Amino acid sequence: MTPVAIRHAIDPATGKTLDTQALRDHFHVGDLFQPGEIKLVYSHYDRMILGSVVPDGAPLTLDKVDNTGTESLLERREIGVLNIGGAGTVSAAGQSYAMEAGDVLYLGMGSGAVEFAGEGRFYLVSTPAHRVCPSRLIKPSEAKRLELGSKETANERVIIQFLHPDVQETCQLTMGYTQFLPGSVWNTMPCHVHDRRMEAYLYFDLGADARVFHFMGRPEETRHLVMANEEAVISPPWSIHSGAGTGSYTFCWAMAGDNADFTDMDMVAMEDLR
Ligand SMILES: O=C[C@H](O)[C@@H](O)CC(=O)C(=O)O
Ligand SMILES: [Zn+2]
Repeated sequence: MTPVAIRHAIDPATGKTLDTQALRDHFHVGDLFQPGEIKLVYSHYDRMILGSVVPDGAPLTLDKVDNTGTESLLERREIGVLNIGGAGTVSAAGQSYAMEAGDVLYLGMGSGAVEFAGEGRFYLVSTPAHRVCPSRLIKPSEAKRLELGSKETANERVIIQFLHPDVQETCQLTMGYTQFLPGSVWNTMPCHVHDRRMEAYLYFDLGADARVFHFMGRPEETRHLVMANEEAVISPPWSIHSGAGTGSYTFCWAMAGDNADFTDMDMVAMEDLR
């Protein structure tokens, strides 16, 4: 049985009282991508589980976990898997999927045990599901691309949508990643909130000495978390989620909640940010 670290849901009034360490304890997820280990974190925001699997020479199997009270993690859940490492294989329900870096795999409810093998570094996001949607390996060329920002505002980027209603049907999970054009370092600015959905970000492809200053909090009460490579952050539904890197990076976003409408965002006016 794979252990899962719990993160409770924090309300905005409590959120603004937290100091740096307490903010990190609640929202920052470090220590992922340990060789030979499955690492999982269970957030009580929409019961999203996120984590990593790094097979490192021997296959690793994700099946029964603490905290879900089911025989298998995917008994009443769906999962998205992003490979940020070398070539690897993910197998479930009698199917084997060869995953290269940048590929996203969707496994529907009831997929059973999932085996991870090869040189992959796998990032996982799982949310409760209520029906079976077909499992599918999605290549970047099959994903939907949304170009945003400009060079002048240092936020020129491509949002690559994999688990999105136009690409792959899911129960509630949406997932993809955002890549930058050279010189652009700002993600999700101008920023937004969406009380209907929580979100998690995984920052990756950062240099060892590079950091992303990730901004969170109510728009009128912002805080920041300093993120290193391959660290994740849980974004409450009431929080902005935006970041600026000291160097280049990519980040994976995933959401769960009342709808899967990517455009359902409440944009925050610059003059309202504090
Ligand atoms: O609700 C959508 C999410 O916050 C992200 O997809 C935003 C993002 O990737 C970006 O603007 O760079
Ligand atoms: Zn968002």
